[in-house]
Amino acid sequence: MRCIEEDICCNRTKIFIGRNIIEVLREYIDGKALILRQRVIDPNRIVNILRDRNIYEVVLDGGERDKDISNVMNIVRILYEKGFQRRDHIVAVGGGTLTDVAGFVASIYLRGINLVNIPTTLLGMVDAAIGGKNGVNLGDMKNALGTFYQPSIIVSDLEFLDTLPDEEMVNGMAEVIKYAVVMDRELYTFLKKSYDRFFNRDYDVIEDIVYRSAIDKLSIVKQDPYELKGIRSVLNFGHTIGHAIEVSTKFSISHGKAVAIGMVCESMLGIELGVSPKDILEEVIHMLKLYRLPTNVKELGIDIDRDLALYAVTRDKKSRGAEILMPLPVELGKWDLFRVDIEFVKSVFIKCLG
Ligand SMILES: NC(=O)c1ccc[n+]([C@@H]2O[C@H](COP(=O)([O-])OP(=O)(O)OC[C@H]3O[C@@H](n4cnc5c(N)ncnc54)[C@H](O)[C@@H]3O)[C@@H](O)[C@H]2O)c1
Ligand SMILES: O=C(O)C(=O)C[C@@H](O)[C@H](O)[C@H](O)COP(=O)(O)O
Ligand SMILES: [Zn+2]
Repeated sequence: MRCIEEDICCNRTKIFIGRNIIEVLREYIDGKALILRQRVIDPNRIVNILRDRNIYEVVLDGGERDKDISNVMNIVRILYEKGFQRRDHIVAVGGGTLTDVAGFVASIYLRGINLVNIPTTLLGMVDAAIGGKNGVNLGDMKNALGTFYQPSIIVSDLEFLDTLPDEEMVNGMAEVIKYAVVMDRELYTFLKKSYDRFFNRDYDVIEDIVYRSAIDKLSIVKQDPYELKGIRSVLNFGHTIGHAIEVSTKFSISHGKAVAIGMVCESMLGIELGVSPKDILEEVIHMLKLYRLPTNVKELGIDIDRDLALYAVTRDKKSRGAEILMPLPVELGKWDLFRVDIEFVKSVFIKCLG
């Protein structure tokens, strides 16, 4: 088992990564625990470990539709009815949609109750469960409501991935490729030679991917936990256009696939702006293809509401007046933040939509 410890603001976060490591939970949870899990997850693995604690359970369906304020309010009410105090725990067991809801609840209930994340998707392990950003959607605006609130413990038990379909494994790889392209050239090289072993579910490779991603994400979050310094923005590479694709397809395209295409379009944008090298587009497309991710909208085989997509770009959280802050690769594994005219972003997006 690998363990990473990091101080983020005033909190210590511990991440455990390995196979069949869920037992570590026992040491960190006392008092009451609300287990918030996705329906596909067998509750017994967690319940057995916490059986002598005072536990309650809430189940969400899984998927983007769960990221709704009504779920947040239902869970808050249950916490209140059951008399949860600040020292008690929310134990979030599921993918990124669930940890986003759980993080938001944990941050607002009594202005902060202990949060333990147990990601069960690859995307959760490499990105969503780490770093304390959470959010739910508001109509057409992705992650419109949310806070920054750090989990104290994250247990990435790779055994959960045994039941995760390849398609969801691939979704997680979009965020891993994001780290590789904008901040970690070594990871890019590693991914280039590891795709066969990844698809054969070689857990040494998968553990390395989870570990390297966690290190990359923490290295950014600890410098800029509240996304105020223009550093954390790097984690948004591919997301301005990615979120626009999610919204304009009514969330029928997964976050991973939308971000994959977002990275292609935003790489094109960097090249057109003259800040990204010409070969970056090839590198991004090559890697996405190796990991069976889409590289253009046509591959999705679904209609995009273009007006809504373009409108979503203007509502991005990184918009500043008529400009938008965009992290773009300046060489493979390196990035910088640019202020880009929103009309220019839209024009490249239209071209990229084809
Ligand atoms: N807060 C952050 O920093 C951050 C980072 C990246 C993504 N996100 C968010 O994460 C969400 C995407 O997360 P996701 O891709 O994990 O989606 P998800 O949580 O919807 O999970 C995808 C599907 O896998 C199922 N599933 C979960 N674990 C499983 C398992 N072990 N075996 C079989 N099936 C399983 C779920 O029920 C669901 O149907 C998006 O809403 C995105 O905005 C947040
Ligand atoms: O942790 C972050 O910071 C990220 O931006 C990670 C992203 O992968 C994630 O999708 C995040 O939820 C994006 O949210 P946004 O509301 O900042 O766009
Ligand atoms: Zn993301």
